Amino acid sequence: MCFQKMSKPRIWVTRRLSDATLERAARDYEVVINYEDRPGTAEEIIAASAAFDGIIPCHSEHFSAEVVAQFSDRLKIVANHSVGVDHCDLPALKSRGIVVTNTPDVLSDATAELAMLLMLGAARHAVAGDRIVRSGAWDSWSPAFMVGKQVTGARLGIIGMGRVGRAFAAKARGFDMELHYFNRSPLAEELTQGAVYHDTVESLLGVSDFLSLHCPATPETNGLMSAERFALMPAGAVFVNTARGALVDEAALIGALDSGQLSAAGLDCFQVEPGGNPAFSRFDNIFMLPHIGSATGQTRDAMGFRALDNLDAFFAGKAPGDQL
Ligand SMILES: NC(=O)C1=CN([C@@H]2O[C@H](COP(=O)(O)OP(=O)(O)OC[C@H]3O[C@@H](n4cnc5c(N)ncnc54)[C@H](O)[C@@H]3O)[C@@H](O)[C@H]2O)C=CC1
Ligand SMILES: O=CC(=O)O
Repeated sequence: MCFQKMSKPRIWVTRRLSDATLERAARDYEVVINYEDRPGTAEEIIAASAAFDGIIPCHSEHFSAEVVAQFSDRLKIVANHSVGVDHCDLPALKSRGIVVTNTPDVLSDATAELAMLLMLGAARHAVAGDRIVRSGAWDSWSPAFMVGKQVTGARLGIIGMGRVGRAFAAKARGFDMELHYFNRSPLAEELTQGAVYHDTVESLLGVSDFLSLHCPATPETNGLMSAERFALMPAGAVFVNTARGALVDEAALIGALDSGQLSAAGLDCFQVEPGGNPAFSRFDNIFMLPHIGSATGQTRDAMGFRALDNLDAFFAGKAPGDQL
């Protein structure tokens, strides 16, 4: 199918993407942009399937099987502005012949940077320290004050050695960390940054003074970090999650922090978003951010352009580079 000689395809941009992205979208397509910047509802997504040829959604719009079952025939492509696609029921979309794409690679460094921030910040009490200074409660100093866990030279476990996991491993090498990983399958040596492969999660956890999650949310990874698995980590380990909240049993995480099994956690993702888990707020040793792994200006432009590249290819009758 080639749309180029016809009128411009009609595209719905569900959120306020970067200015450069919106300018390019408006130049090349007939676009409707949600300047209100609130998540699209199921009703709006269903209505959009009749009114638009393509949608650029974020992970805040949910394309469940139930929603997709109510689609009209016009919609041809869902060009996600995210790498994770757990908000999309891929089989349901594909069974209607709808092409689905994502935005890999361009956000790996930004997300790995955020994982590094969370790891360092959790290990060194960044949140509690900031609060003490800011509130004026810093009235003494002692050698025993805010003693954290050293990152340099420590053992780091990575679950999911894909694009973000590898970018994180590369940054962790700069801290001379001893790298270990678990993945669905071992990687070619040149991709590992020298990390040691473990063929079970359990084996990896046993050596992970620090653990960082970088695998997608799938039925297989749902609840990956359970009470039993936290218990396998060295006492006082630090846990980092920039992947998805669904990977973590949050009650088990609370239990591991209460018992001291974990000394700290750094979280960018939560089971309930937006909002997070109110039960986490009593912990000074949880460093929390509101799902901003890829939120740098440079990366937002790159994600928007990657989504548009996928649309351009599709409407030119070619296979989009990031078709899933
Ligand atoms: N916090 C944020 O803002 C961001 C979060 N993410 C999350 O990070 C995830 C990873 O992104 P990429 O590295 O680009 O994806 P990727 O597809 O390159 O890497 C995922 C890796 O996980 C592995 N994997 C899949 N299932 C697994 C399992 N059951 N057990 C162990 N390993 C498994 C894959 O083999 C692959 O190596 C995304 O799916 C998304 O959920 C990504 C970007 C930003
Ligand atoms: O969470 C963000 C993504 O791109 O996936």
